[in-house]
Amino acid sequence: ATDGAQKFNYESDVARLRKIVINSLYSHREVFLRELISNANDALEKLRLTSLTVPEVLEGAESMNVTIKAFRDEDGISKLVLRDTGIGMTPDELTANLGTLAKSGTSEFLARAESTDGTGTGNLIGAFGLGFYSSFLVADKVYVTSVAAKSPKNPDPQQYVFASTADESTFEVYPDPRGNVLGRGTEITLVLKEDALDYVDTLKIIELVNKHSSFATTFPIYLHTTRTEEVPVEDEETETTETPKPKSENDDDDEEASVEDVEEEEEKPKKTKPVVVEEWVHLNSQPPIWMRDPKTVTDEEYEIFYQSTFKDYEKPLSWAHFSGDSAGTSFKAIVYIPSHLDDSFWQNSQTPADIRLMVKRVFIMSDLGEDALPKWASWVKVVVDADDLPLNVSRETLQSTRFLKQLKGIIVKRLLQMLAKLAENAERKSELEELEEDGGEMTEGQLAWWRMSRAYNNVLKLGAIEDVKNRDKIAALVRFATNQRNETSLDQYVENRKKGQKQIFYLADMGKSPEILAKSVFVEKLHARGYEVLLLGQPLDEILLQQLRVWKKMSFQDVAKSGLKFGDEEEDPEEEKERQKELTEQYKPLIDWFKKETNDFVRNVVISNRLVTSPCAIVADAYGYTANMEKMLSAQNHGQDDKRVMHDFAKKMKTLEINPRSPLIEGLLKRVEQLPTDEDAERDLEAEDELREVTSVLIDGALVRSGFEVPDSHNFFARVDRILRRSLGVSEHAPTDASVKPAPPVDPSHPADEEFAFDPEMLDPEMLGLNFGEPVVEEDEAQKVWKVEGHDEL
Ligand SMILES: Nc1ncnc2c1ncn2[C@@H]1O[C@H](COP(=O)(O)OP(=O)(O)OP(=O)(O)O)[C@@H](O)[C@H]1O
Repeated sequence: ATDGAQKFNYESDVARLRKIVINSLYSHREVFLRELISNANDALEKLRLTSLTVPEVLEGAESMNVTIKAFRDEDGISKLVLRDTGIGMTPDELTANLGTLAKSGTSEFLARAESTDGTGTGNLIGAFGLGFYSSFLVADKVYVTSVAAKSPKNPDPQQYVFASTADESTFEVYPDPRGNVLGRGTEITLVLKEDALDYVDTLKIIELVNKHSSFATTFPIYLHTTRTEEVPVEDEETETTETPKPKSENDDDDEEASVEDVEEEEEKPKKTKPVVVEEWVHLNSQPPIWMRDPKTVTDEEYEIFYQSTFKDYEKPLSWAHFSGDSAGTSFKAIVYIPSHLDDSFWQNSQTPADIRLMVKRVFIMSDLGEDALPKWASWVKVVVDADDLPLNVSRETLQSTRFLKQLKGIIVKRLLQMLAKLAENAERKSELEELEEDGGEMTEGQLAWWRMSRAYNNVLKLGAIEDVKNRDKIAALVRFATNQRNETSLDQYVENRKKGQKQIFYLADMGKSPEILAKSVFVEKLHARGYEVLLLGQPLDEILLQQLRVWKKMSFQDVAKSGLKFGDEEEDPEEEKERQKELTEQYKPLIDWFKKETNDFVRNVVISNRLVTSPCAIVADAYGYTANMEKMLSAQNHGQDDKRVMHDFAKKMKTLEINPRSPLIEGLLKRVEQLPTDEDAERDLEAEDELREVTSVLIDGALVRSGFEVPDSHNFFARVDRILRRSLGVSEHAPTDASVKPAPPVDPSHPADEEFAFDPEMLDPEMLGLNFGEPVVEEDEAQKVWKVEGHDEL
């Protein structure tokens, strides 16, 4: 053991996390380098930022850079050493940062990642800071040597080592016996695994850095290289033993200019001998991607930059790279649309947007406060680099600067432009695609739009409701299913309207699929006549339409409400109108009968103009509640009596519509007409009861068909039961044999006494806040669920 070493257990969540990383990211193992470089870059950014207020932190080391060295040591062991001159860590920080997980919600997240066999690992890296643990993908043993930056609180920082192996649940922290050799910063030494030896190859490292990190980091990255050169023999001392230090970041790169005038001297053959020349090569000499001219950046570079900066395994859907001016400060920015929305989006009322703010390439902050962007747009990922901002002011002051206020507006505007462009591309076809048409395949533009719409359609509805200023622009991007097509925009709907049509028809019923909605009684006639109806099954749909009120001068008409106009009624021949009048006359007895039977919950009974095959339906008045609204309201204010009265009143604002063409209705009319009208005439009470029963089943059926709830479903089924018996010729009153086997007597013994099939998967004691002590199950089974402090089952 090392002198003064302290042994620690990894926090159990860290142990779990390391296990998930090692098991599920094996095929992505090369990410370890990107993660370590990104941590080094973060540490340097922290140092630079701190130095604005605490200049002492810069003492200790001159340069601000990252160096990488790969080699085989004297014992033939392959090592990779990554060093940064960033903020460094105190021994306590080494323990806390690398031995515990500070982020909330981790347990829950881990449980999910474990249960999905790693299918949920897409966002693992980043989301829960397992960046550092990815080193165990390639290393058996890891040493982190660190010296914190000097500060008034810590005037004499000491160098400490954190050491851990991949397969133990403990780590050690001890003072470095070499003393403070780093000056400042952190050095990570990876002892590479047998099957990871390709990472000592400098070409491999160059490839990885170029691919993942070179254009994303702001500080220079140097790689230690060696090559063999033939040098004249007189130069006995040339063998280089000491590696020159990498240059500080301000030095110019002039390594290329070293080979000159070789030919002239080649007169007499000179004796030479091979000498190993060591050199630090600057890997990221290009400026970071956002500072470059967009024309010189490839799509792949934009994608990799996005993925590594925002820790997303999926490529972005789209991006915009531009320069602009906000409150007099010019800036450069890249705005990205991720390909998916985070699960947590709808759970949190506010999500701080991920906007990485830099000033002249110096990272300042990524959390611009809760209201940095409106909720609906808070999922965009942005990097912004401003030319000038006061850096030494507090975060709060910075958050309220005019620069940031205007920037928000600019980002939202860009986002809307990108979305509009995606929509436009989906409609436009390239010549080639034109030629290849009828293949039935989506064009590239359509595919991109489809993916965007799948991820963000509901978010856009929220946007149109929330963002009054941009309402029309956002609403134009929302897509709805209809009885005629899978999706349409409001503009496309308007283009498809029929002559005379002044209303946009819609049917809303929360939670129902478009396929089910398309079969609704309210849609049947419109569909048969060739009118398009928006089918709305999402919670925000109806709210959005109510906010919009009109679209291109057309009003929205709920087809489950009165007031529906096709717009061609004027053209109806006189006979048609005459016929309607006649029907009302002819059906008067039935209408009156229905009115009597429905007195307590509908306001009126009329001959329907909207039904085709269904016998009847319940239609809400213009100011009454539709079934959908009733559902939403009862979910919202159950038990609130003051709203009751209003509620009952609005609930009654309904009309029963009957379809004279339905044989059922015709038959019912005949039976009603047979009832004696004369007060004194003898009445057949039994026949009347039967008729009343059929009527009530019809009415309840109409309620269900129209999406409402039947007030007393037990009664409803009892009546259906009686009608069925009648039609089968079974006695209406014959009792059902209702005898059942009673349960055995009370059992005094305890369930645990018997063989009790305990399934640990069913219970998570951690979740229940319980402690069962030793579980009665096999050890390894139990560990799946029990939180075993400091125990790593690796
Ligand atoms: N090179 C370093 N210099 C200073 N601190 C470091 C360094 N590497 C890691 N750390 C500290 O250790 C913490 C944990 O690192 P880790 O990579 O596990 O997670 P993270 O950096 O917070 O998240 P992620 O890398 O996934 O974004 C960091 O937050 C940082 O405080």
